Amino acid sequence: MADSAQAQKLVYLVTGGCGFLGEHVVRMLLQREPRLGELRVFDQHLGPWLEELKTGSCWGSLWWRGCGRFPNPSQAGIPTPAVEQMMLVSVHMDGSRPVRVTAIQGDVTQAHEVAAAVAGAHVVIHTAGLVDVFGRASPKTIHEVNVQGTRNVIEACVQTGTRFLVYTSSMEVVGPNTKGHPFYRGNEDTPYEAVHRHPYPCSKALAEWLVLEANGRKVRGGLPLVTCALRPTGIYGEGHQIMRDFYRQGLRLGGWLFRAIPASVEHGRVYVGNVAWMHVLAARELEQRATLMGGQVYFCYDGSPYRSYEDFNMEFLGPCGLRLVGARPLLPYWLLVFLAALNALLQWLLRPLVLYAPLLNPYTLAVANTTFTVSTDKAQRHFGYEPLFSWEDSRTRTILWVQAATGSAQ
Ligand SMILES: NC(=O)C1=CN([C@@H]2O[C@H](COP(=O)(O)OP(=O)(O)OC[C@H]3O[C@@H](n4cnc5c(N)ncnc54)[C@H](O)[C@@H]3O)[C@@H](O)[C@H]2O)C=CC1
Ligand SMILES: C[C@@H](CO)CCC[C@@H](C)[C@H]1CC[C@H]2[C@@H]3[C@H](O)CC4=CC(=O)CC[C@]4(C)[C@H]3CC[C@]12C
Repeated sequence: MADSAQAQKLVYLVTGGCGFLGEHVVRMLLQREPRLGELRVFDQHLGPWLEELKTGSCWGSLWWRGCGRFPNPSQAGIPTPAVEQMMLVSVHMDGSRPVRVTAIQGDVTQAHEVAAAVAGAHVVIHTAGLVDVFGRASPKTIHEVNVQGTRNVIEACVQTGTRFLVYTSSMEVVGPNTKGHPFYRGNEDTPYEAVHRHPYPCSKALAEWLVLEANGRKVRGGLPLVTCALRPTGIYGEGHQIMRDFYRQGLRLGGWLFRAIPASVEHGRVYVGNVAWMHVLAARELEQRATLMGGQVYFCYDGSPYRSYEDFNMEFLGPCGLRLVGARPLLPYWLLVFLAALNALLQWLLRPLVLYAPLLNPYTLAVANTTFTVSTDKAQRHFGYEPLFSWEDSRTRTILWVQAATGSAQ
């Protein structure tokens, strides 16, 4: 954004700001965005860590809670959301610059709640999403949250005059496809037959398309909307629940995990801190580089090594005391396919009685068992992204988190 506006304080909105990635984006903005004046954290479920911010060493002054009025709603004639809000007034890390943090409990599927949260924001980082590949939620709900929710965010930007939108997409909008074609160290321009059937990748693909298609639309006030989409591969790091689940499962099995996927199948992974940093940089550069970045997609990447899903997890779980048994998969692939299909059948049969949603199903098996890795420098070329965390740092941080998060489980 313009040099003359150097002193201008910007209002950022992060949807899904209390999720795994969202929390890292929020913390990254607070630490690394010098022009941040106000940060709105919008989520269906507000995390307790938001309250901890006020007592943390780098945070201060005061906070209050209740059915407060949102700070800027009347600006675009948008009604305030009928949701509980929590407001925190904080100071930045260096103690020199006050940043107002406003937590908003809201639902992206509710257009009026989204519009009220967006009103007056300069930049929206839309990470909220329903990440479900296990059959916990219905396809309809996944569509409502991921597609209608994104549509609501776009419309809110247009109605209220917010010009910059960064969308968290996913590698899943590309693949692996239903045919199991490998995507080996590809980039944003690599041809690939992106064919999906599962509700999650379908919803992410449609939402990404909506975001990119909205680039250039005139927002309130007549200026064009500038959008881009970031596509993380499998994110890992502090707060990664599936990693914690694997650790707990290993502990239950006496410290052993059993190889199911050949070591030769590469699965792309990226550290959450680097994904968050990429979001912050993309959001920062969208105005200055609108022509270049508007309507573009970027894979999220860093120095994390190319490994199979299981071997990669062992980078963290190994130092926590687990061992992966087998240089090759212990079960033949056809048996895994059978077990995955059985799980799907059981899920369907049991649904009226209980939710049965194991990690293994035909979709997760196909994703884990199909090579999908990226090799690109597009984000570096377009907006100067370099990973903030080295592989060694990312690994250490994740190990420390697994140990701390599961200490009580041992
Ligand atoms: N976890 C991963 O490996 C990857 C995730 N992504 C994308 O990154 C984004 C964040 O994912 P994670 O942090 O992993 O998931 P998460 O489930 O930890 O975070 C999503 C957040 O969105 C919020 N949310 C869900 N439905 C909502 C609604 N109706 N209204 C308001 N908030 C709602 C949730 O409460 C949660 O805090 C998602 O858009 C996901 O599709 C993309 C690639 C990989
Ligand atoms: C076959 C099992 C034997 O141990 C292992 C099953 C692992 C799966 C649960 C995961 C393997 C790959 C993961 C997905 C991948 O990282 C890409 C993703 C991107 C997203 O946008 C959302 C999450 C996910 C679909 C991720 C989900 C878990 C896996 C399928």
